[in-house]
Amino acid sequence: MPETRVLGIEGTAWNFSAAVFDEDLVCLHSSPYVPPQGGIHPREAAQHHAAVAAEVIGKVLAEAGDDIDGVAFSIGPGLGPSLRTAATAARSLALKYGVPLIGVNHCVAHVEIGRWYTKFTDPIVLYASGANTQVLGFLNGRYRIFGETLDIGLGNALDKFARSHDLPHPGGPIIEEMAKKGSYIPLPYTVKGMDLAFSGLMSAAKEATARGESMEDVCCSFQETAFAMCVEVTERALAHTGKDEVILVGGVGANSRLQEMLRIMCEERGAKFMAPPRVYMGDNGAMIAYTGKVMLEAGSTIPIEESFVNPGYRSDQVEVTWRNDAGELFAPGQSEITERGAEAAVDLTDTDAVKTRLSKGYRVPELDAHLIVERTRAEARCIAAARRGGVPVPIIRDVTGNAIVMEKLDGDVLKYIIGDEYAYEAGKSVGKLHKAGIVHGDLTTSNMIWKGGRVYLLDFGLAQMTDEIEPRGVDLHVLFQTLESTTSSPATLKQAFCDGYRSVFTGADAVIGREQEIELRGRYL
Ligand SMILES: C[C@@H](O)[C@H](NC(=O)OP(=O)(O)OC[C@H]1O[C@@H](n2cnc3c(N)ncnc32)[C@H](O)[C@@H]1O)C(=O)O
Ligand SMILES: [Fe+2]
Repeated sequence: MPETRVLGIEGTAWNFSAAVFDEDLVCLHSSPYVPPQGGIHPREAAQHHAAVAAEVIGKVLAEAGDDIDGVAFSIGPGLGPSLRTAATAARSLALKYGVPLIGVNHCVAHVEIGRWYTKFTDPIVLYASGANTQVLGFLNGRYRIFGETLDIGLGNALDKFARSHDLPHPGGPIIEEMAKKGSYIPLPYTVKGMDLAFSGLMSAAKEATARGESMEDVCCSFQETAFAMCVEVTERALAHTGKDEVILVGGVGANSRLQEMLRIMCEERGAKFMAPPRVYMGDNGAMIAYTGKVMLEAGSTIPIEESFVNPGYRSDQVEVTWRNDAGELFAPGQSEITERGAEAAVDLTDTDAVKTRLSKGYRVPELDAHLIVERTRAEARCIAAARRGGVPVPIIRDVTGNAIVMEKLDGDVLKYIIGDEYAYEAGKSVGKLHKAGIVHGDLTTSNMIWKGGRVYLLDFGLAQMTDEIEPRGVDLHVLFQTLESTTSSPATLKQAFCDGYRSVFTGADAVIGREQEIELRGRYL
């Protein structure tokens, strides 16, 4: 069968770009919109796209020839006016050539061009661009989002900071240059569970220059802090899934320090890392043409009358018809037992369990030391608070800078003995924990031990003190997912757990209700 040839059109934001892809990239042409001042103005970007569309597409078709089998375009996410301009061009070309139209998710296209270039089959993906920052991995027909920004994209944070100092758009590459001459000063580091936030960091960076810190130092610290946050979540996703490949995509992926940090993290864990070259990192037509081609081959086309753009289209909403692997949660030969923790190592003696937080070579030493000490202390504080709240937890014998020495619990890991009685007791322990103002952050049956008629809770590495319902709902959701995937009777176990949970905690119903909402949202946690 001859190779399918697809014309791809990208125009979600700053770049109007078109390409033809068959077995390889045939040609690619782009016309970037450069705002005269300030950031990207959606309507002006769309006007720019409309003005250059004929020329850019004309050049591509002149070079590649017009024997194409389909026309692909970015259907979302992106800026509404820009999306509509590119979509209009795509529709008219599909009609003109009498070929199918393919509506490509822009985020998934960043991922797919990365997979195409690196030849990695089942990687964890750090996708860092202007509007988006996500850690993704493939599981059962979809790209799951393991963690993402809760506020703005990393690129936008960099661009906005640069703009506040009258630097031209895009700020990311300028910050990269300035950062090379700077040294690290502390800025706020925000990882919440598996998610990230950048707007606090951006404000703190502005405040730092306002109080007289040098631009070079602040740029350096902005990068060191934000990138370490991204790499941390990427490493957690690796540990969680057992996958062993990492790729970096999206405009911010062009940054050589970010690439270096990911490379170091992967080397330390024995994973493979690759980043595609710059042309495939930022927005480009090749990623749309390539993804359009594999979608067309899988039969994923869209009728013209249904081809509305979707500015809020999420990567985890895409039905991935073109991958026929399931995506691994654990690579062959690996199991949860051999899972290498991302954060800490536990050594057992006859009587003690010593949990030592690991130093990370990708972080600047000062940030590394700070996070290790802070988190060790916070974990010890949560364990102590849980104990005061009557939750069965190990006794803490000692806390040093990077280690917690705890009582070793001789009991049965709940995962191996799970049954209704144990689930009920687990519900009581978690209920008491939540009542005491603590959220665990990583509740699985591997972190629970049955001893003396009670369920002990272990591993408070991601725990936090909070009164919010949402993270409590997430706690339950994570546990229920473990029950779903590791037991044959999750429904009765969940019921028993909830009975125990309600018996000790008056706020139980609100949390159980929230867990059901979280399940419906369908995001992978
Ligand atoms: C929805 C879509 O329109 C959007 N695309 C987008 O944001 O363009 P992209 O080309 O993937 O990324 C642009 C961002 O990438 C940053 N960037 C480019 N080179 C950089 C560098 N060397 N260091 C840091 N940031 C860089 C820019 O500052 C800008 O914020 C997205 O993927 O979220
Ligand atoms: Fe993009």
